[in-house]
Amino acid sequence: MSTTADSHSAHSTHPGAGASGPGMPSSSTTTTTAPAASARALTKTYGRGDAEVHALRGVDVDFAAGAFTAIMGPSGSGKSTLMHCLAGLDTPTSGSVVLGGTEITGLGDTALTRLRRDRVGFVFQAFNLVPTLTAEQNIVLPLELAGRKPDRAWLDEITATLGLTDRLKHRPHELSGGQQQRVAVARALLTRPDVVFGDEPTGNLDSATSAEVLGLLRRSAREMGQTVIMVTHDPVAASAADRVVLLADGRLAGELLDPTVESVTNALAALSAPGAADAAGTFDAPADGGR
Ligand SMILES: Nc1ncnc2c1ncn2[C@@H]1O[C@H](COP(=O)(O)OP(=O)(O)OP(=O)(O)O)[C@@H](O)[C@H]1O
Repeated sequence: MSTTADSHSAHSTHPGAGASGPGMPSSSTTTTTAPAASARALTKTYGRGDAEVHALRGVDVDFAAGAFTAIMGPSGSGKSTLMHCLAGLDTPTSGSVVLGGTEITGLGDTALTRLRRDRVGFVFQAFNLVPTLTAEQNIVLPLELAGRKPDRAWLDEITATLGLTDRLKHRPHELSGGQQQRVAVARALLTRPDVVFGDEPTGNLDSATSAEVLGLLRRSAREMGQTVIMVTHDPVAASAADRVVLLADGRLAGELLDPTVESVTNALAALSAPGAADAAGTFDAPADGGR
């Protein structure tokens, strides 16, 4: 599939700068940094015999450092499975995943647990905050569990950027849904993870709050150089990303750079059409990691 290649674009805290447009040949991108995450020949098969489901059928994809990427595709196309394999939450059947320069396929449970704790941030649809802890205590919890002290300056910067400074002593039930999700984003950013994974992070939010949280994820990529990978069904959410990776029937089906609501909606409609998975690759598919 031509959406993937071994060339990666430059890491930049401003991935929009010099972004390759749709159809831009891969030779025009500069290779300076390894991707934050990549999958090679990734397969995942659930069940056996008649119950066998091929959730991933050989996915090759790179996620450039400092870029905000959305993973989209029809229901059952393998989005969550890909994200779970990339994040060390699920074990692929074959193929490899490299996260922040570490080959994670083959790591044992203990190493994977440590990797998820130290090198990955998660923002889920359900905010998953501990109700008895304050916002600040929730934000620092993963670091404290890891026996590490938070970097106070970084914590202050993140909470100021997310507009949480005057909410840090509040408990989750005293915060709005948007504020709770901002706490979850702050918690994910604090460890400076290789990748922040979002699983429908705006799924529980109204459209205004959703736009705010998406803006924050975008700024984390642009201003903090944070790599963000988000699974979503929502073309509006996906249009906040620098790049959309499209899956269909467990395979990569193309990608969109600088997506708009319209381009994402059109691409999804085309993928949902009968026989669309066989016509994969008909979308703009520059062969770089996106930025
Ligand atoms: N634990 C499991 N056991 C068996 N089959 C599974 C399991 N998890 C996922 N699948 C199957 O694998 C395929 C891909 O699932 P996955 O959840 O990755 O798709 P998705 O694109 O995220 O779907 P959705 O948009 O509906 O959330 C589906 O056919 C699904 O039913």
